[in-house]
Amino acid sequence: MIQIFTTGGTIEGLDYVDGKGITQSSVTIETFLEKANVDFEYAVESVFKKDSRAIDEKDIQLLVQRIRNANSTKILITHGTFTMEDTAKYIGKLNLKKTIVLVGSFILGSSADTDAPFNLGYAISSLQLLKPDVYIAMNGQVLLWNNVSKNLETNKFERNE
Ligand SMILES: NC(=O)C[C@H](N)C(=O)O
Repeated sequence: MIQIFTTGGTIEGLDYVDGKGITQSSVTIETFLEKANVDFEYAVESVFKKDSRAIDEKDIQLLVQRIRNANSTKILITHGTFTMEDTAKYIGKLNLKKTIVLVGSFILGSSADTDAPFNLGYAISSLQLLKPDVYIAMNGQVLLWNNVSKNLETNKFERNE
């Protein structure tokens, strides 16, 4: 069984508009999975719904608690890209002995040309094959929590070396 924890970000169609805060959208991770007609067991639970720049220590602790309490050893976390790397590092250091993959999108999940379905499919496939640890699956790559950086110029996650 794959446990999916959602936390907000562009992948859920949340857009941050300067001065106006977060705009809401009707896009959900469930919608993407239903559209893809997937045939594996999963459960989706929203932990919080934030632009990742607004995630604080309390939010992360809540997320960690949910991961610890989950029966599943395969965890997918959907997350905004701005601070995905920080959350991956925080969780990675805890050595939770589960396979945990973080994924997001660069283009709004509610937009027709979004990268969300591709990224989700890639991340879920990786999650099923990877050994326990914490990873970021973005740009068609799997990156380990302690060897990943986001390149703000290319909008890609990359290995540090
Ligand atoms: N691409 C993104 O997900 C950026 C986003 N606004 C965030 O929550 O980090």
